[in-house]
Amino acid sequence: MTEAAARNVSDLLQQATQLIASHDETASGSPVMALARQIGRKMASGTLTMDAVEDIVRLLRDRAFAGRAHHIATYLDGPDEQTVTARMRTVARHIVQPDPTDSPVPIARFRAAIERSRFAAVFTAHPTFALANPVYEALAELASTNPAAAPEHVPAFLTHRRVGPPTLDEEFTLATQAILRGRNALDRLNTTLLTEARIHWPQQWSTLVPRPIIMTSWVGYDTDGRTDIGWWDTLRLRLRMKQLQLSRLQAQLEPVTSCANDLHARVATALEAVTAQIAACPTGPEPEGVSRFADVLINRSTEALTSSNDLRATFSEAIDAATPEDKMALVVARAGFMAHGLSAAHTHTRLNATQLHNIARQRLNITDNPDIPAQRRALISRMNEALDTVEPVEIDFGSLLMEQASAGRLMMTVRQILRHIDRTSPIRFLIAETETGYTLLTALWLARLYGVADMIEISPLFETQDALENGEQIIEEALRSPHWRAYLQRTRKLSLQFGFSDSGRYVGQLAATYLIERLRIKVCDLLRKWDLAFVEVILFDTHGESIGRGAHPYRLADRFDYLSPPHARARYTRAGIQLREETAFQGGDGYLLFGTQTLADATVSIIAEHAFATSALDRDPVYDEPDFSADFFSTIANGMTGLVEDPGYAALLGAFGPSLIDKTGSRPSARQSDAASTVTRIKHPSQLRAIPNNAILQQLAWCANTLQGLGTAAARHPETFEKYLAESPRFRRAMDFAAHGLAHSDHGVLRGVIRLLDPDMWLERATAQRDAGAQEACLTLMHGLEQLDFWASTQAMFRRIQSDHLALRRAWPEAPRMQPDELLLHGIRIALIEQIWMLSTRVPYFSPRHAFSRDVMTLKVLCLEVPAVLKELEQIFPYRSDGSFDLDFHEPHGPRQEGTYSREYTEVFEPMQRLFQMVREISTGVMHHVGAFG
Ligand SMILES: C=C(OP(=O)(O)O)C(=O)O
Repeated sequence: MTEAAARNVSDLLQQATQLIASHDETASGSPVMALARQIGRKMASGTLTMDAVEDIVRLLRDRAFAGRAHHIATYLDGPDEQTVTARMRTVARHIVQPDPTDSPVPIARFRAAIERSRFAAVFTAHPTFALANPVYEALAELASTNPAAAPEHVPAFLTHRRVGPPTLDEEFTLATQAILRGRNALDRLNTTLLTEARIHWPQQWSTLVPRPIIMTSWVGYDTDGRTDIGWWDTLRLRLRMKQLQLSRLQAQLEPVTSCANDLHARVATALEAVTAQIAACPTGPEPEGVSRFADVLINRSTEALTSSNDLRATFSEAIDAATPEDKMALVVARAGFMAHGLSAAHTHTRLNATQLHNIARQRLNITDNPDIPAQRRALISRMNEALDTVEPVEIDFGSLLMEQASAGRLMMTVRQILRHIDRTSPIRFLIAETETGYTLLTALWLARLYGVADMIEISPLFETQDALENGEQIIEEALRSPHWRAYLQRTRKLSLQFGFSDSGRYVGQLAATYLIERLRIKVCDLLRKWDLAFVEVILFDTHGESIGRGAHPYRLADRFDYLSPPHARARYTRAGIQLREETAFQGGDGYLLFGTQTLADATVSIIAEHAFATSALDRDPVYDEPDFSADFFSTIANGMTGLVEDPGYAALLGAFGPSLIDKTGSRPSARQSDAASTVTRIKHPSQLRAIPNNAILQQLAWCANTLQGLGTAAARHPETFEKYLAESPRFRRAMDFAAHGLAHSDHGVLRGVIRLLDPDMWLERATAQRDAGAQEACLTLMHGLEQLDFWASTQAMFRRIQSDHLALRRAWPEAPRMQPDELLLHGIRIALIEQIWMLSTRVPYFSPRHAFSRDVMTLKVLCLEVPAVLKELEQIFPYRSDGSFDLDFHEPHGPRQEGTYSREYTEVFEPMQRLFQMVREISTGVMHHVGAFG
């Protein structure tokens, strides 16, 4: 950081602070616009060089990075060794002796408490791999030092961006690194539990097999909305999970010297066989390769082990014969192994409801549309008939090769895993966008067809507004089927999933969690009504790390209580229904909480505290006035659904928002289906997936899906709002979302963005210009924006947002505001965007090439599709030949006009490229402030 840059930053920050304090809303549209204009003028006049702006951006980004490291540490209540040890010990002691004034519980009760999985941490590859891997590592390392404030010095990186999006294999590597740290942390927790047990039951403790918390993975198994994961990928990655589990076990057993039987040898043999199976894995549907793979997979399956039970007796024998020093190591190793089966983590597969509907149409000729409620009853009765008669069929890999339906392929893949890789670990079968019980019955029919119904956990994912509002009807539709009830009775489990990202973006994040809580309680009532209270309920929340995707912003402990309010948990306890909670750690951002061993230990210790907390029926006042809550949250939902349908909202999301963010994962940013085409222009938010949708909002400085409707809701009940803010923990946790949302939203920035899209503003600028060239440039941009036609709808949408926001500020005057550092990043970015646009008008005349004309170029630049535009321009204006023109053309070698366009390169194309890179670098800074991507 040069001295000049430091001076520049402090000058600009001072200006930012003054402008913000002045509240001069008339200044060029907003204070931030005025700031952007000043920066733009300085850049145009050369008083602020590109180098200097780059330095400023890096400095601001690094300050945000330092703040984020501090935030992660506070999020985990200070990840230090002593605190974590003490927390784990307190949990263990509390289980042994819930009442400190009473004697310890009998071992049977202790066993029941710890041998049941109460909580699963689910690692998904949701595309939030927004930062370069070394940057994530540095962030985790810094947070692990438990800094008391934002550190002054941070590692210097030229960029925080990734070189490119991760591949599925890279995501798998990152996920498994996090999972293995999680597994180590679980071993530490189990050691603490067992150590405590040893004190009280010295003869029996070694018979305990704790598994209160488990790790689970989606990576390689989630095929919802993507067509690029082949069944061979799923099997290969599943085998790698088995390999990781066995190598982990081998490493745990290595120091154990008193092991008298063949435990070591069996693990080594299994590992060798699995390694051979992985080596034989096909890379595509090529029959000969698949046949060779089938040979190794099937004929070496006994050596490779097909169930954790294969080692149960060997383990017990080894533990009984072990020396006291080795006993603990063996009992802990067995616990982790038995809890996870033949995989480093459990397996969650996922597909979309429509894929199941397709296979029912193909195989059973059920052609009615499940989306039409009036047709559902008939559909369900057809499916019940199919279930009456379905007989399991045997399949082989040839069947898998021939299968055309994606749901059929997935269920067959599940069957092959259960047959040849791990027979005893159940597999979750998640169904995205479930809106009817018919979908659940179809999944059951397919599972029975392939003989796996008792080993899979069919789970609807409630994420659409319809599903959240009618979730209990969806479940009841299925419960009316004797087949579904029999399935629950046999498996003794009901698995449900709630998607926070999607539901939050449609009805608003705060309303979504309210609806989800209501649904959880209704499910409890439903099970009692249908005499199924003996069934364990698995509630899985797929929220992401940020407020936009449902994670509480301030503390991990609050995150769990927010997702799973103590009140709802207590309802289950009172009904005698066992609950297992599961929660997502998504993509790059989510893995941060497992980014070092220190962080993973702290995370697991907080999970343990939550998983064993006893929850009494809450005296939270918010539950005393259900009418207020219902009205408050439904007002938010109305506000948000209105915004989602507002054409200006789609226009805002689609204008240049997608260009502000890098592609952050291997999953496409729009849902793909077998037949889908790619979206070019966004007409409705549903054309985007939730994560890019939310990420764009954050980059545009308006966390709409957390805030919209809240002002109107608060204005309807100003006194109650104030009272609950002060007195209700449940309400306060919800408002923490709003507080964080407001701290990273600024109506001036949003207005600035909308002003940029307004042709009128460019006309005003053209009018004010003395220079004819500059005037022409402004008019070109004006015409382009007229053609894009974002302006009228975005302005109307802004009025909708701002009136709600003003109401919120009136009801909650002390709510936070965006701070100068972050504002400055936005101000600089607006200036940079203007510079890019203006530069583009200096591209010399060119004749259209394919579909790329001058007009098309302007429109693309206005949408900030700069990399694509520069690629075209490089073809049109070649800078240097590739050497192929140096061939002998049978005449004396003539001049090649190389470097003809060097001026365009140095004055237009390269600066555009640099400016665009800064635009995206700023996005990493904004992400650090928000604390997540999307
Ligand atoms: C499950 C969710 O994410 P997605 O469907 O985008 O994977 C969700 O909405 O939380």
